[in-house]
Amino acid sequence: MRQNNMYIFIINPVAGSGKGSKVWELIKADLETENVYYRSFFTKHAGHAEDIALQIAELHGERLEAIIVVGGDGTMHEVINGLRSYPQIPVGYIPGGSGNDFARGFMVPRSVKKAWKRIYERKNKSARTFDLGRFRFSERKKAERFFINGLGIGFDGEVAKETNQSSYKKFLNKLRCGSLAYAISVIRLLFSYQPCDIHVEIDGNAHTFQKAWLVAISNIPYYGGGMKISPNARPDDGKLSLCVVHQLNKWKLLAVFITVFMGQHQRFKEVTLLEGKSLTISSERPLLVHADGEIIGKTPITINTDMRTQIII
Ligand SMILES: Nc1ncnc2c1ncn2[C@@H]1O[C@H](COP(=O)(O)OP(=O)(O)OP(=O)(O)O)[C@@H](O)[C@H]1O
Repeated sequence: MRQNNMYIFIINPVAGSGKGSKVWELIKADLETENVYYRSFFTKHAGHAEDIALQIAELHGERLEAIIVVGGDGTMHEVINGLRSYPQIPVGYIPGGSGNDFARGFMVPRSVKKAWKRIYERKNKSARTFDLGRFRFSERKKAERFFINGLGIGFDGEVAKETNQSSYKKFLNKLRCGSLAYAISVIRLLFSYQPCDIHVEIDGNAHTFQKAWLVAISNIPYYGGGMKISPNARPDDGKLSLCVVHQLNKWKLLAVFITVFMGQHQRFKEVTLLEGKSLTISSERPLLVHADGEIIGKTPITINTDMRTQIII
């Protein structure tokens, strides 16, 4: 049993275009009232959450009650990577981002106070174990990294890049509809993106998809701010779900896109769903890859799911 241990909060103040800071103010008030033993750290730049998580883990290790992320999917991604040598440290999440797919996939309450209450009420109880996706690019054999929600290749990578750089994401966040930013990027890129052949090897079986738009590899059903891309994905089944969209014109892609929010895109013959534990993906030309919405490199890439982590949900 873990007793009297410290909570560490890692807060991304710019997540959700400032929502991270506001969410923190709400939680802080509760922490003071409840006399919670905690320390808080604000991220100062991209990648900082990963450094903080690693330093804290090295310093306090098992003595931590939990590390709690206040931010969006990108901040969660960084913390998970910072803790890759410390998978026994429990991680909690309070939504403060734009897309918040992690919150959807792990059924974290949208209400800040409820999300914190659920974490705090689990004190001294063990967190649950979940799968992580482990990936590496072939030209950087040793540099392994992890994702918790999903990884996207091709059109998907371009959409993530466009969204992260856009001014409309900030604007929509202010209107509290940050999830719409991904949808706008899809429409913007639809007419300029050129599909290409993608080769997927999954658990030893090779597939070639001609004129493929994207490959989405999921640990949870959701990505891109609520699109139900892999309706059957479960983060605790030891497998990854794949969705490949191939050989269709731009108008039909638009139809697929409209149905993906309900998970109905699987009815289209141009949508192939697969699942497995070990994957290698290469393509006719190098394609942009995102992990948990953060741009991480270009194909070819190797992915598997043999690593687990502790999440408080
Ligand atoms: N102080 C900072 N200044 C600028 N960028 C930061 C800072 N701290 C963290 N970041 C970066 O902010 C980016 C966005 O964070 P995050 O993904 O958590 O929020 P979001 O994009 O609003 O939400 P979501 O990913 O759920 O859509 C991340 O790439 C992170 O590295």
